[in-house]
Amino acid sequence: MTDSSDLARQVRTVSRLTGEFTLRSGRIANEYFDKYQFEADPVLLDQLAERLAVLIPEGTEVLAGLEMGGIAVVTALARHAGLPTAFVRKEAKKYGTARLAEGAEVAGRRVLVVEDVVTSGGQVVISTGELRKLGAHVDHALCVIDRQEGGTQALADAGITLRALLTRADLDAAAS
Ligand SMILES: O=P(O)(O)OC[C@H]1O[C@H](OP(=O)(O)OP(=O)(O)O)[C@H](O)[C@@H]1O
Ligand SMILES: O=C(O)c1cc(=O)[nH]c(=O)[nH]1
Repeated sequence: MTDSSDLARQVRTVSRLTGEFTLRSGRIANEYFDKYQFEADPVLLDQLAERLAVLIPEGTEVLAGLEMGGIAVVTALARHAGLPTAFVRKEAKKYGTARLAEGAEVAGRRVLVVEDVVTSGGQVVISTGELRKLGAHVDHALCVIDRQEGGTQALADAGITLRALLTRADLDAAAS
């Protein structure tokens, strides 16, 4: 299994951008991790998935990846975990099956929310609320990068424990 400091270095190298970025939360940041760069590299994505699989809480029945960046992560992760997968839209489709959560059934099951990057935690909290309305039992979320900007606390306030493969501190340390 790839060493975690080596993974942090690779993720930082391929995905870290500097400049001025508006984040999903509306915050302005001068550093951005373009998750699509580590998701577009199949070898790196598989190495990340292998390490994420170790962090899956016991008793998890379904992995639920969040649109859009969380979909590639959850698909790679499911190959290591051997668990069914749901693909969670930001909005339910207005036609066809009109589902918000595609794929595996979430109602009545212990669902782990899978995300690429957590900043404020807002998207995970919103999607968890929607999954719970569908009958899912959600008490954990798993992400590749926790930017350590309040996400853990926001999730805790919503009854979700966040597990992160890499923190902002890990990525900063990988620079030296
Ligand atoms: O913790 P938060 O403050 O909510 O921010 C993190 C969210 O923002 C990004 O999504 P984005 O809206 O860029 O969506 P995408 O995955 O569809 O590209 C990221 O993938 C998380 O979903
Ligand atoms: O908060 C965000 O929107 C965000 C931050 C980041 O570093 N990367 C990303 O894809 N989204």
